[in-house]
Amino acid sequence: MSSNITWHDTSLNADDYRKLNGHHSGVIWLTGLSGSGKSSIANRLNQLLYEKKIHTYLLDGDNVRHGLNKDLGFSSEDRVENIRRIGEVANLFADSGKIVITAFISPYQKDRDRVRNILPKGDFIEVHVDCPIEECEKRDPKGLYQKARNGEINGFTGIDAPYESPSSSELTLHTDRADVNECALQLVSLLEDKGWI
Ligand SMILES: Nc1ncnc2c1ncn2[C@@H]1O[C@H](COP(=O)(O)OS(=O)(=O)O)[C@@H](OP(=O)(O)O)[C@H]1O
Ligand SMILES: Nc1ncnc2c1ncn2[C@@H]1O[C@H](COP(=O)(O)OP(=O)(O)O)[C@@H](O)[C@H]1O
Repeated sequence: MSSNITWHDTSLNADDYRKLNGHHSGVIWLTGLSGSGKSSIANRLNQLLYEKKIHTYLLDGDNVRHGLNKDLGFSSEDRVENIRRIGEVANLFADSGKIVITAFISPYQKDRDRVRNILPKGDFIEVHVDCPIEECEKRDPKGLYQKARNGEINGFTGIDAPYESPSSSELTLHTDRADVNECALQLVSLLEDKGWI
């Protein structure tokens, strides 16, 4: 780590971009098992906000792992680093006035809390995309649970790698009881209640 670095203040900050955009900015952090519905809900929410002319950016697990984090795998150390980098990127987008929607398993509470703590207070909304593992496994949209059961993937979340359910998330979405659109609408209501939009 270099010590020869200096923080530069810029003349425009998040509040200026928020004024320009006409809405608050921050991070909506979706966490949950593979197949619980994070990507589907994130995409629907993104669409609903776009229709309301809200400036958003969607960061999604598989996509980020194709680029920024393509050097990372699924060991616990790599997952920690994955979430750390994504948290920093989300913070930058939020600072640019966007509402950032993230969809990562993010299995460790400590890592989610670290992201919460790098953002200004109140600008991080943790959402548990909750679905029983039996249902996720039945959905198995990418066939990964089957592979994990067959021993073709080691360390699969929920099978032989841990998932720590949020201890104090702002919202829990039960995706075995409500459909994608209903879940996304619950998030829109939450953003309205919080005065973000
Ligand atoms: N071992 C293992 N465990 C869990 N998931 C796996 C694994 N290997 C590959 N995949 C695929 O990677 C997606 C999860 O990536 P994330 O970046 O969200 O994971 S993490 O937050 O770092 O735990 C996850 O996507 P989602 O199904 O959208 O959650 C899987 O498609
Ligand atoms: N309420 C719901 N919310 C999200 N996805 C749902 C819901 N009900 C059923 N599904 C289905 O479950 C699957 C979830 O897949 P995906 O969104 O890729 O999950 P994840 O990103 O968590 O791995 C999709 O096929 C989706 O259509």
